[in-house]
Amino acid sequence: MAVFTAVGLGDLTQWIKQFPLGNAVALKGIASGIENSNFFLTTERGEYVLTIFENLGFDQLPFYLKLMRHLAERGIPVPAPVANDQGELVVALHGKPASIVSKLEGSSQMAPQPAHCAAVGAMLARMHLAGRDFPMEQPNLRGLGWWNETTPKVLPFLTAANDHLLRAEMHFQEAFAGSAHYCALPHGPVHADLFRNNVMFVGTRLTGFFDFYFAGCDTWLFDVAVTLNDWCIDLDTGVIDQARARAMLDAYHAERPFTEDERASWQQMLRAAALRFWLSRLYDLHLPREAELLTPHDPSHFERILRERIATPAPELFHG
Ligand SMILES: Nc1ncnc2c1ncn2[C@@H]1O[C@H](COP(=O)(O)OP(=O)(O)OP(=O)(O)O)[C@@H](O)[C@H]1O
Ligand SMILES: N[C@@H](CCO)C(=O)O
Repeated sequence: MAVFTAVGLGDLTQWIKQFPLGNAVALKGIASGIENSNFFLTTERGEYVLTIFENLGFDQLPFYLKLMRHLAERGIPVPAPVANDQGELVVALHGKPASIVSKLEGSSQMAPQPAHCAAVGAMLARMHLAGRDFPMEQPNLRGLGWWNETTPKVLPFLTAANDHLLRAEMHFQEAFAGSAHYCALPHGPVHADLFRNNVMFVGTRLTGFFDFYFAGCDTWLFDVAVTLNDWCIDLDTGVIDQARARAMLDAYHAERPFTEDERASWQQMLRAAALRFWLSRLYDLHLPREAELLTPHDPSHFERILRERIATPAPELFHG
């Protein structure tokens, strides 16, 4: 149950008055998710999602929420944060940062077909373009710097074979990050965690991207690689499904053409995206936070994907 901080309707009676939403009439804890406490909140004005942030501080949150507002204002279907009467998007509740955002319609598509992957690719490209004039800067907090900090913490828990894999991949990624192709990659705000469970669909109509709390400024190609590594694979083997990958990449390319530097960086970036989640899953498994309530995600899934991306040539990023 992903409600770490208990909140009842009574707790909101006064609190909700700072928002232009009328009275709170129903509140229901959301059982999925591992990062934050989430609730469906019904007020006299409509349906919203109330999030209490368990790990992120008041300093980091404005980046995520202002990015969501920026994208929503430009027609990208993302939850729109609701400001209070002071214009603030992040407000304390039970001493923790909290926010209210609009509720998206639809549900996650956990068995995507090429049409879903095309819709995600096209919207991801539109989101990258819409983020170009976002004025705030925050690095991807799960980028190379974090990988370097985290690697020595998880190494003691690894088998000899995985110890070797992690060290070798870190060397490879350090070299990649210093390459001329890498330095020329287009970048800007990215979602950085656009897995199947963070997108809503009604049928094949994409109704929203959400869970922006790993967003940051990074290369757009990293975002594409993270997304493809989840949406366009066989989940048992990690092998890329060519039809879904082609659908996603072609739809992205039609909205925002990939560059030659991106083409030259593609395989390395698929490896980087696999490494990022292998590391975070290892960290969550072996060094769980205090009061961690949920079963951590399985790291071996991303170990398999990483080995597969090293061994097998990536599908072409674009033709021509
Ligand atoms: N704006 C929204 N509109 C509709 N449903 C939402 C919205 N935000 C969250 N949800 C629902 O709440 C669930 C949990 O949200 P979310 O994935 O953001 O939790 P989390 O703990 O932050 O995430 P994660 O485990 O993915 O890091 C989602 O699976 C979704 O069903
Ligand atoms: N998408 C992440 C969970 C954090 O959002 C994972 O699958 O490891």
